[in-house]
Amino acid sequence: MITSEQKRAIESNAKFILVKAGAGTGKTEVLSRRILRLLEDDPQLSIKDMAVITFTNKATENLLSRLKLYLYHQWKSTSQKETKQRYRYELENLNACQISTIHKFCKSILDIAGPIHFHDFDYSPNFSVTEASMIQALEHTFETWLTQRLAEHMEVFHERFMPFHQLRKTILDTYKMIRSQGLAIDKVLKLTKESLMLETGNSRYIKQEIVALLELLYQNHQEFRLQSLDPDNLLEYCFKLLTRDPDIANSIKRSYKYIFVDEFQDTSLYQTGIIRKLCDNDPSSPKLFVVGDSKQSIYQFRGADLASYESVEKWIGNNGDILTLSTNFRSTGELVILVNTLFKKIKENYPEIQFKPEPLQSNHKPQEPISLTEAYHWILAKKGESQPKLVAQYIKSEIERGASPGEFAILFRKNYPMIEFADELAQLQIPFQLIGAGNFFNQREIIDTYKIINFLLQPNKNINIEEALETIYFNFSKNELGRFWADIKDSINNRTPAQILDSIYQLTKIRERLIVTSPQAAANLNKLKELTRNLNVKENIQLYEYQTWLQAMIGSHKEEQLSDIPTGENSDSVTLITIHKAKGLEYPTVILPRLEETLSKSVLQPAVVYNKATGLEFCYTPYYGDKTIRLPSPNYDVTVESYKQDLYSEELRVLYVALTRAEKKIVLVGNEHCPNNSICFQNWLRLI
Ligand SMILES: Nc1ncnc2c1ncn2[C@@H]1O[C@H](COP(=O)(O)OP(=O)(O)OP(=O)(O)O)[C@@H](O)[C@H]1O
Repeated sequence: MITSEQKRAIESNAKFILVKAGAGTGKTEVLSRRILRLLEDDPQLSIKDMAVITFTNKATENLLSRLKLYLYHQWKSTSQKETKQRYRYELENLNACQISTIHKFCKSILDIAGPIHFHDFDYSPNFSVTEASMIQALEHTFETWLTQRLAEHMEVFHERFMPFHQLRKTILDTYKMIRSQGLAIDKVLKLTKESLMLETGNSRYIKQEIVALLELLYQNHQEFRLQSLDPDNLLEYCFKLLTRDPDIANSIKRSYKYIFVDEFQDTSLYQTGIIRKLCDNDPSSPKLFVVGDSKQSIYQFRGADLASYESVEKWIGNNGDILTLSTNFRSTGELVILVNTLFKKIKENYPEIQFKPEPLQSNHKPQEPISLTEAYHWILAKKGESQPKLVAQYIKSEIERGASPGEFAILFRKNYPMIEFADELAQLQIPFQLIGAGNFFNQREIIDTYKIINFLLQPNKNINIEEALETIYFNFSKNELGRFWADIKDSINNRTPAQILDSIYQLTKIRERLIVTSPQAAANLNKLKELTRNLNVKENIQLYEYQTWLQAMIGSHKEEQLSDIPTGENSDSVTLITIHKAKGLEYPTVILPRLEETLSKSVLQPAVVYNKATGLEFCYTPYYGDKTIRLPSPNYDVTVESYKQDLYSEELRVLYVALTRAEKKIVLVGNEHCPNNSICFQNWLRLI
């Protein structure tokens, strides 16, 4: 039964509408029903007249399946021939309609505009979207900068603190941070240059080097990205295109009657800019419907900007309708009480962390007398016990008691531990699906393959032999390595990197061995071969160039998804997914492992941070040697203090998203030995 609040959101005819409401209150539900209501009211309207922007591909799938279901229901329940035919068309149209992430939406606009040339960027629909150009630009930047320094006998001040590979990482992280926050890099550098004039000594020299390297990287990136873009470019270019070319902006405005945005709390500066360009007071512009929950904004690290969200809220407040929904339909009454109580207590115990708890009301009455014991369960690992094993055993025992695997989702803070949990499930023969696990290039099998390539290029170097022996390929067997070398050495020079990979796999029978112990690793090796083949199709590369590419990909910590592994026909499987990707989704039982983990020092205190008034600020400790020595620039400490508070606020929002994904039960997994004073999910959850 639709509530009166939901009905209002579905039926309002205001031109601009924002629905702001807590978790599980039906925002996505209302959004999909509104689409259907509009189609019902206007027989001339088609789903093709609408653009719906979702946050992830998974959310797109989710929305599409809801719409499919509704349209199918409409088609089935009507006997009127014309109406029936119309819904059939609409069902077919779903395959080609504009329901996608903001990145795909922007790409479609850029593609319509065709090849684009502006003074500061070029775009062609043929460009591929990858991060490779940034890595290439970084390599080139360091090569030219260092060569020039050496030629001019100039000291590199950073060398006093860190080796070059670390400097490369610091510069890349800083460059990405500036871009993901939608900041204009030239403005950031100008501000930094102005403020460093007032500084003296090491701090000034270091900042000068940071600025010089970033300036060069920016220039090189402009040149290198002619053939390939990275995802952030799509939003930036689209915004610039709509701002500079009114004809295109008008034609896009005319192509949609309605624009919908789900999960609007994670909007970025560019996304807000694009929406505002398309939906304005011009009578021909599309009507806008956005839904969001500021407590679920969890993408600050990638440029989500709550201030932008608030500015849109204010604008809609002045020009349209702001509506709220208060009833949670997702979770049991007990779970809703648990979430409300927890966040109230966290607020009382940690007043310094910004988080506005707004209690949810449940649609389901808890049983009297209220007992929360059914709603949550702790699993605490003793010293030496493994959390992946305990979780797999817990799921197995629940399945033995009648539960089905599909009821469980394990939600992770980070990608990397997923594999360990998946392997334990595989050991107990529990079916599972890994969703969007990233960090492909940092998996052991990929790094080990890189070591084998190194060995093939320089087989006489001791370090290469030792590293090759340590890999999963040879497990310290000198005989095996010797035999392998004898078999492969004659064919290295006349084969492509993809063919060489194939020989490595075949001679070592690595995939056959891995398929038993880690199907994921075996699938990843296949994916590596696929990527290598594609690389070779574009450019004819030699093995040593391939080694440089692989090294750059490993060093870049690029978000590349692990290979999908076939899960078979059985869709009744445990889901392993990150909390970030689970946003908008729901599962009967949510398992949250590794709750004792704290934020690492490098996250809490990044080497370089941005201050709105002074530009870039840094703090270094020597890479080798005494870690207590610090060299902060003058405004680093104040900047990082407020940055830290922002991080903890975001952590609380992440926890809120995680807990509110559950329909019936939350399983909390931590360590028995978790220091009371550490700031981590486990200590926050102890307040339940
Ligand atoms: N009026 C209703 N009656 C019954 N179930 C409903 C109603 N409204 C929503 N639901 C169900 O409640 C669940 C949560 O809805 P939905 O996913 O739309 O919430 P949301 O506000 O988008 O959540 P979140 O922000 O946490 O992702 C879904 O299973 C949905 O089908």
